[in-house]
Amino acid sequence: MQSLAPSSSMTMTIHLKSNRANPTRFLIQCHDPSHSTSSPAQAPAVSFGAGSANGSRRYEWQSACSILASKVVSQQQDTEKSAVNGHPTLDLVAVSAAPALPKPLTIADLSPAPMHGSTLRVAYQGVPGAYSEAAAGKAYPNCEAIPCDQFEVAFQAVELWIADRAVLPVENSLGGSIHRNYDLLLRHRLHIVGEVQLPVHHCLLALPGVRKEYLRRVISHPQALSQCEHTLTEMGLNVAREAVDDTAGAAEYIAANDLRDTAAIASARAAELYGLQVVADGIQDDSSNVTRFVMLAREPIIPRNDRPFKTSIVFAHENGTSALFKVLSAFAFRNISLTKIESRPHRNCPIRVVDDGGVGGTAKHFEYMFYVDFEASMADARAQNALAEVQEFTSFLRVLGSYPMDMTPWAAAPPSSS
Ligand SMILES: O=C(O)C(=O)C[C@]1(C(=O)O)C=C[C@@H](O)C=C1
Repeated sequence: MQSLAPSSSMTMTIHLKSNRANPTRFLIQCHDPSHSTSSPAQAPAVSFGAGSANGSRRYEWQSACSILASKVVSQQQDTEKSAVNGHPTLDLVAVSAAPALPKPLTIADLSPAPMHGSTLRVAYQGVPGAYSEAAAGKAYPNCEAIPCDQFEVAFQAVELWIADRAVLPVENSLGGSIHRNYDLLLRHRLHIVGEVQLPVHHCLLALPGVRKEYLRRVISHPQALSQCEHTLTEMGLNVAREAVDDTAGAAEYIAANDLRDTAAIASARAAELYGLQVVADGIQDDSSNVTRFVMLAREPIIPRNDRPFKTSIVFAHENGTSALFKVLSAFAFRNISLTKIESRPHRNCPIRVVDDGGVGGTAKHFEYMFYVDFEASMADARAQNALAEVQEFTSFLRVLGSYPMDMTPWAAAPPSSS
C-alpha cells in the first residue's frame, strides 16, 4: 500500500487498471467505503458587494464559490459498482482525504491552464476514444487525459490531486441533461472553471467483415443510444439495444470478446483504437448533435468582465415552488439572461407533507434543488446584486462557478452515410 495524500477523515481505495489501448496508461477506479464528505458547517458566510472580484475581492469571491447559505446538503454517496470492461483490476493504494476549506489563490490559478511544472492532468469518464476524452483535449490542448471508470471517480481524482481538472458532460442537445453530474456537482466541492461544447458524430462500429444483417445487438452509452434511436430504426436495425458505461468502452468490449453479432455506437477514433470497421457513419438523429461539458478544478477562477461569462448556481427554498418566480425575477429585472434551468430531487427531504387544516387530510409535495446558468460574470455588479436578492428567497444557495462561455463556432456533423 502506498499513500498518495496526507491527513484523514475519509479513506478510499484507488484501483489503477491497466488500459488495453495503451498499456502504459491506467484507468482509475475508486471506491469510497465511508460515503461521507466534508461538512457544510465549515462554509463561510459571505455577502455580495458591488465592485470587481479582484485584489481585495479575491477572498470574497472564493467565499462566494463556497456554500452561501445555511442548509446542509446531503453528502450521502451511492454505493457504486466499479464497471470493468475486461480490465484486470489492481488494488494499489489506500489514500485519505480531509474536507477542503477554501484555499488562498496562488499565482497558478491566475492563468487559464496552470501546468504545475508539467503537463496538465485532466480526468474524464470513459476509456480512450470516448467523446469525453475529445472534450478534455479541446478544453486543454496537450493535456494528459486520465480515463476514469465513473463520473464520481473523475471528481475524486481532482480532489485527491491525482488530476488537475475534470471534464464532464452535463447536457446534450438531443438527449438532454446528464443528471448524474448535476447531483455530483452538489455533493463535491469542485468549481466550474470553464465549459466546452463538442459536436458529437456517432458511427456504428463492428468487427471487420461483419455486415449489418448479422447484427443482433447494439451497445453503447445510454446517451449515445438515445441520440441515434431513430436512425437505427430507419436503418432496419430493430435489434436489442444495451447500455454500457461509455461509447469507446462498448467498442473495446466487442473487440476484446470477438463479438460478431454486436455493434457499438462510438467515435471513428474508437474504431481506430480497437480495430473495428465503420459500418455506418454519422448516425446521430440530428446532424447538429452537440454535448456541453464543464471543466472542474479545486479552486475557482477569478471572474472577469472583459469577455462573455456564464455563472452556474444551485439553490433550494422552503416555501415550495412559489419562491421560484421571485428568484427568476431577480435576474429578469436586471436583464440577465438565463441559459439553463434544471430541477433535481432534494436529497435531504425529497417530499414535503402539507397539512391543509383538516379539510382533506395532508398533501405531499416534491422538494427540489434548482440549477440555473445565467449569462453574466460574478465580476458584474448586476450578478452580485441579483444573487444577494436570491439569497433572501432561498434556504440554500451555492455558486458552482463563474467561467468564460464557450464561444467557438462548431461545424455540424455531416449527414448519415448509411
Ligand atoms: O461515452 C462517451 O464517449 C462519453 O464521453 C459520454 C457521453 C455522455 O455522457 O453523454 C458524452 C458525449 C456523448 O453525448 C455521449 C456520451
